Amino acid sequence: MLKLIVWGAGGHAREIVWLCEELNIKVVGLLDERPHMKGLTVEGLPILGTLADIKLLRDEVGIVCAGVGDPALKRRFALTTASSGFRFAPPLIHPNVRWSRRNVIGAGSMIFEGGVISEQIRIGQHVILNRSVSVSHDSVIGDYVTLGPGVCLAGNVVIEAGAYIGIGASVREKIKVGNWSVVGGGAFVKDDIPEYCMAAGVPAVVKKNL
Ligand SMILES: CC(=O)SCCNC(=O)CCNC(=O)[C@H](O)C(C)(C)COP(=O)(O)OP(=O)(O)OC[C@H]1O[C@@H](n2cnc3c(N)ncnc32)[C@H](O)[C@@H]1OP(=O)(O)O
Repeated sequence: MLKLIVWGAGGHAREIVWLCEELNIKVVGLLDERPHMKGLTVEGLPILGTLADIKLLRDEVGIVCAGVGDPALKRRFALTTASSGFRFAPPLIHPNVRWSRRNVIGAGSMIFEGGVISEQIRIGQHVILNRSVSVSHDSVIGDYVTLGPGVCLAGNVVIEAGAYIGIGASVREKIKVGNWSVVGGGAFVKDDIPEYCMAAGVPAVVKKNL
């Protein structure tokens, strides 16, 4: 049976534990860099510390680096995990997700319940598609992206690496959201969003640079 360890010990990590239960995958513990968290339990699972504390499990487990929603933190966990010689978890797709066999998804990514991911979609590594996300044909989602619950992407949308799309936002067809940008919850994105900025509103406008 596949065994996983999840980076993170907060609400999102607990939702991943639930996702794994639904997939019949065993989670054996959580990782948290904060020294005072080591030894505590969450949902009955031990907080094991960091990768240095689980060296003996290196060949037995896959590591989930997307146990937090923040794309930059996911990237840091992924780089540390790879350089420590651990394997990434395989993609985790909830049984109640509609998914075309012509889609592609990278290691460590996850799709929660209710997602509809239609045709010829390309999803990178360590991506989070939260509950009830809708992704339309030919869209491309880069590494470390997080889509909040209920996000809707029309056809041919490109979400570049590290972008965060807030809860309930929608993105019009053929639009690009640039690397490491943030779109606020509830936005309607009708024009391209440059990289490294925060945009929000209906229609979404750039509010600040990041
Ligand atoms: C299961 C789960 O819990 S998953 C998590 C789901 N949560 C989310 O998706 C959260 C989404 N986050 C947001 O929408 C946040 O407001 C962010 C990240 C976009 C912005 O946060 P901050 O950087 O703190 O923005 P800040 O408060 O400085 O606001 C800057 C401006 O943008 C506006 N603004 C911020 N968010 C929004 C929004 N969602 N819609 C419209 N305007 C917004 C503010 O009113 C402010 O406007 P002003 O300059 O005219 O006064």
